[in-house]
Amino acid sequence: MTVALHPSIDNGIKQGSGNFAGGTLVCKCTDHPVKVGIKGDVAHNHACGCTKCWKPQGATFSVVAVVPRQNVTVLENGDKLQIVDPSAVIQRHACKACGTHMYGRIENKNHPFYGLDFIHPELFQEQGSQAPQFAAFVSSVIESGVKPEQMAGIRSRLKEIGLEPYDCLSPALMDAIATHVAKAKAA
Ligand SMILES: N[C@@H](CCC(=O)N[C@@H](CSCO)C(=O)NCC(=O)O)C(=O)O
Ligand SMILES: [Zn+2]
Ligand SMILES: [Zn+2]
Repeated sequence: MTVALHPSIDNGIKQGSGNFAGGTLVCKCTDHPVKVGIKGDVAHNHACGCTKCWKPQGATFSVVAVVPRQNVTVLENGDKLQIVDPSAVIQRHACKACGTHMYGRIENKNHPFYGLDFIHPELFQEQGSQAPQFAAFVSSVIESGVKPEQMAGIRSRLKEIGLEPYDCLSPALMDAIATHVAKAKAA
């Protein structure tokens, strides 16, 4: 049986158009859905196995990407949003009614990723945003109940669809974090 990762990648990765101009993220509510406008394309899109990122029902991974925070605007029904965990590094603004995370914001100005918001591209009502590039926090799926003996199959399936599995972030993002830390120490 094929391992189920996430509905948007289980049938293979759909490449982005390369010129996605942005769009609207819509929550799962049929009545008064929350709508969030995003300017431009997303970056560093990835499957994330961590316990904190929002996943649709039944998914093992989330699919999450970043956009500059100034490119994110709540358009409709923002009164339905609440912060899931105010103490988390990424403050995830979720719909109170359906639970969908609409954007995650870093308020700590010293964080390496300050200025970037985390969003879930599957919520775009438009097609064509950047495809997932890698898989992050893969071992963390065990914290959500996956059995260690299932991990070989999960990593093999991720590779099969073209997502290199990492147990933290990708080397490029880990290098960016380390560079930020090194500069902060030197200052
Ligand atoms: N094993 C933990 C890992 C959680 C974690 O560190 N997640 C990362 C990546 S989320 C998007 O890629 C992170 O930066 N978290 C900060 C936060 O969530 O506030 C687990 O699975 O919970
Ligand atoms: Zn909702
Ligand atoms: Zn995550």
